Amino acid sequence: MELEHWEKNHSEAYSDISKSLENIKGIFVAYNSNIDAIKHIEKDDFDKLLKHVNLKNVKHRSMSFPRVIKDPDDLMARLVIAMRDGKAAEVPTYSTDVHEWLTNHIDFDNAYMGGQAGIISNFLANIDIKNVVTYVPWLSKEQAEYFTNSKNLLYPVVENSKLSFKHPINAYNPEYEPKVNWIMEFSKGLEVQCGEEEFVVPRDNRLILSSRPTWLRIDMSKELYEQLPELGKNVDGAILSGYQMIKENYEDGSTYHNYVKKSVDAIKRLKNGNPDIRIHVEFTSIQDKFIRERILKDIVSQHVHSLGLDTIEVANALNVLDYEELAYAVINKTEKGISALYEGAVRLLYELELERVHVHSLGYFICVVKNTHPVDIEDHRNALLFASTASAAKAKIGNIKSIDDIKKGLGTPVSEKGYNHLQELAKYLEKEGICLTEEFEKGYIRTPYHDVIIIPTKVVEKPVATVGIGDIISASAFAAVLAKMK
Ligand SMILES: Nc1ncnc2c1ncn2[C@@H]1O[C@H](COP(=O)(O)OP(=O)(O)O)[C@@H](O)[C@H]1O
Ligand SMILES: O=P(O)(O)OC[C@H]1O[C@](O)(CO)[C@@H](O)[C@@H]1O
Ligand SMILES: [Mg+2]
Repeated sequence: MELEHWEKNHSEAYSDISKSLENIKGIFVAYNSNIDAIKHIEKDDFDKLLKHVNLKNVKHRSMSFPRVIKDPDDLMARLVIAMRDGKAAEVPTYSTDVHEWLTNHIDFDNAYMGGQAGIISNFLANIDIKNVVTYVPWLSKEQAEYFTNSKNLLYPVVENSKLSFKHPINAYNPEYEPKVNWIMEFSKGLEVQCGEEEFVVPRDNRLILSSRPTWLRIDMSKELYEQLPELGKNVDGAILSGYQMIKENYEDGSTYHNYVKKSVDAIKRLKNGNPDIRIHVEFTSIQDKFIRERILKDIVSQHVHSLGLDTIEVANALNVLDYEELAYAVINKTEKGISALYEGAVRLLYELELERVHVHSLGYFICVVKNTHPVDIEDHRNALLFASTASAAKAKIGNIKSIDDIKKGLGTPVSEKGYNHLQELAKYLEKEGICLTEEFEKGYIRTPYHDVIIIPTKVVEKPVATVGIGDIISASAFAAVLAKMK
């Protein structure tokens, strides 16, 4: 199918899905909402920060690739790596001094709603999904102010053992402090000098400094936990993320085990209230391999239906699931990369006993679906096309305030690069006897075990911001699938 056919498919899918979203009764979104302090790093900002660290240490740390940022030397080491490699990264910090060090030397440009759950909650509420029930364990006053002022955005509260819903601005705990992440964004073409090393930033990118204050828990009150079956009755689906916050050991002697078990029990209770509920987990970069493995094997596997992740996250997931070779092939910049990505998505579908794996990459999406899924393959394809238009709108205008804002994404052309990339996958699938050319051209392929939806997507040349586009992609596609289940 030529590129212009894909433009037509995007437009038809937008009309179809935007009319179907009203079928959705409600969506539950939890856990990680935070505040993103965004700083666009220009040359003078970088040079200024470099003056306040020990260059030799930064060099040394960048060799050891710190997985936790303990001090400014670690931060600058990870910033240089992210700038040089062009790979998005999110690194946790458990100490507040890095935050203080940053605020002493640079001001952030703006602060926005952050966290997969926070971004997704506002997005779904803004496109008029009914009953967007958002839950964040640390709802401070500052955090509540970042939720969109919309009547369909609800926070679950329990009074006299009864579940009711209020807007977050009427439900926060005044004693709670905000969780603030630094997002250090930098543009393609920025010239960087770090000691004798010089390079040019290869692509628009960012380093996320994820703050992990000691009070952070992926948890909920006993009262809310008891009301989850009731909450489940009010929604068709749940979008869960933030498990990356779980630590192996806590200061009070508790361990990851407590929080993994509570996370699984919470999913089970939602299902008790609504056996037809669909659970989606939005993945993210999780530096701690032990926790990454526990999340996949103990929470996602067997309890979750749908998983959303980007290419690097597919590789990271395969890595801890003992598919190291395939993980390496996924991130290897050869033409085998995209066929490895497809094979990797299939491994995740079976290994984690999911019914849907949606991978987003720049220029194309690959989605593998169990062929027992109640939604038919054409609707799965339209869901992805709708998400592609939504991601273009997000990249183009930043904050999506209405369903009409998504329509603005239709003006962005489908990526020719992404389309050509898919031709490599087509050759592989035909060679493997998995599909014929005409099937691939339509963008959906049935196999005896699972269906595959592959579409070229819209890419905005100069995005206003890159943070959260993946969250919008996964949420809009998952919501579209929920709408088609009715
Ligand atoms: N300029 C752009 N135009 C359209 N889509 C983009 C653009 N830049 C990034 N994207 C999409 O956003 C995705 C980023 O998702 P991800 O890495 O999960 O980041 P996040 O979780 O912060 O949103 C990419 O995989 C790509 O599909
Ligand atoms: O892991 P954390 O600290 O919740 O942070 C998640 C980060 O990822 C994003 O949600 C983007 O996906 C940012 O908005 C946020 O800062
Ligand atoms: Mg993401």
